[in-house]
Amino acid sequence: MKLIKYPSRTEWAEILKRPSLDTENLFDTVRSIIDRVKDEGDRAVKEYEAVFDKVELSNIVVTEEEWTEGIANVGEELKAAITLAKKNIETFHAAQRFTGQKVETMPGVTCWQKAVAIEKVGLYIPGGTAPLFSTVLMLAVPAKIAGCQEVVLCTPPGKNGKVHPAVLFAAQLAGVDRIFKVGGVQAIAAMAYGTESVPKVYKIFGPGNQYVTAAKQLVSLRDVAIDMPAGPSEVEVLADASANPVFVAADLLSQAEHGVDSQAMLVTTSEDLLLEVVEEVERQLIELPRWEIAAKSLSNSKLILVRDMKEALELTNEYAPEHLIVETESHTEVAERVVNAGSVFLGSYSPESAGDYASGTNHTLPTNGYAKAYSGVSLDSFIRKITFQEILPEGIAAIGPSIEIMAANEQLDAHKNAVSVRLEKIDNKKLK
Ligand SMILES: NC(=O)c1ccc[n+]([C@@H]2O[C@H](COP(=O)([O-])OP(=O)(O)OC[C@H]3O[C@@H](n4cnc5c(N)ncnc54)[C@H](O)[C@@H]3O)[C@@H](O)[C@H]2O)c1
Ligand SMILES: N[C@H](CO)Cc1c[nH]c[nH+]1
Ligand SMILES: [Zn+2]
Repeated sequence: MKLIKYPSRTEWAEILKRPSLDTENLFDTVRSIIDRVKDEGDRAVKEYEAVFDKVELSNIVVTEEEWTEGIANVGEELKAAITLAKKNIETFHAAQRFTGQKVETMPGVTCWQKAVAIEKVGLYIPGGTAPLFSTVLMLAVPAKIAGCQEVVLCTPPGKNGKVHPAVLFAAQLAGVDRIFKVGGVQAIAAMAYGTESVPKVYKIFGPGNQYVTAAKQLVSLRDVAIDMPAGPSEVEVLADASANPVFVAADLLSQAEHGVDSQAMLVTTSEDLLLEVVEEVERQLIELPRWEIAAKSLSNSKLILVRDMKEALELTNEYAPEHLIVETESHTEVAERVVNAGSVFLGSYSPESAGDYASGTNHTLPTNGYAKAYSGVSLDSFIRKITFQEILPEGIAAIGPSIEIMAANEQLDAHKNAVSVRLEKIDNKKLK
């Protein structure tokens, strides 16, 4: 981890850079995979599964038997944990239901919005280095609450050609309709364009590595909607001298272990804390089964000492982390001043892992600074709001003359006419 003391503002851009693959080549590679899947369907999908996931598949559909057999391998303890998490995620997302109000903008002019679920959605569940069955809940639970009619899921199979049993269990619990053994770019392309097996969907959701994220961005340019760019995980801990270095180190490592391109940052006003965290990270790292991945990702990570909390917050808002843990004396006050972050965790007993699994919030969040403009997945991500209006004769009489003047000035006479013919009818009735 790089230790940086009192950086000047001119250094910020360099310090806050995310680790990334060579973008030029990344997009070229991804584009060529998408094109082949679009043209050749299942055949190309199977070929890419052999290349990237090292598995020869005769059928990419998870059958009823595979589903049942897989679920039977999930232990009761894990089932109970997943069930508890699902309940909290459901409670939090159900509370986000939209209740549109009818608004009378003028007498006789009523406008309102109605939430309507996206009919066909595709969920991507990462599985390159860890089977993220928690992500199934994060995506399928709000999809079902929203009322999506067709919920399909793609995830990379293991080397045995099977989907992880806990992914199958979570999918069944949350109400997923169909599962396909497809990962990476080929999964995104299959859901964007459809293949013989995988249906084309209207919107694709889910996190993934840089290949998956680039694929989502490319297909969304023209052909399908996506939730947001949810790439390699990030966490920033914003801490002062009151923070517990053991907790801080554990939180940094919890995201560092996701992948070699994850990033963990500490921004602190306390040099003592910073030094204690360095020692603690080293101590905890060697105990981790995924220490090699975490160690690589820590080489992208920074511990930054700043002059005061004002500067800490400015740096944080510029970084716009996916996750922000605030471990300071007055965390409520500090949190009030956070404007750019995906999900914020307050106080010593709110580890980021809680949001990853079971507190109820969604863990599919914008990375790479996109938190400046995007929200994480929520119930809203699965609906559209259609506007309605009903205008009575007295309403068109009230707004019609203004519409006529505006349309005439935009030189759009047909628009004006659509109002004029109605106003004339109303006038004629009055004359009679
Ligand atoms: N932002 C979020 O909300 C969020 C949530 C959970 C996980 N994540 C991130 O998701 C990622 C999961 O990554 P992962 O790799 O474990 O799983 P993944 O499922 O995203 O990617 C695995 C797939 O990548 C493809 N791939 C690998 N190397 C490739 C190459 N050279 N060319 C083309 N395709 C290639 C393969 O098809 C493989 O199936 C991690 O970076 C993690 O941090 C983010
Ligand atoms: N931290 C990830 C989001 O960046 C989500 C996750 C799933 N499992 C564990 N963590
Ligand atoms: Zn995580």
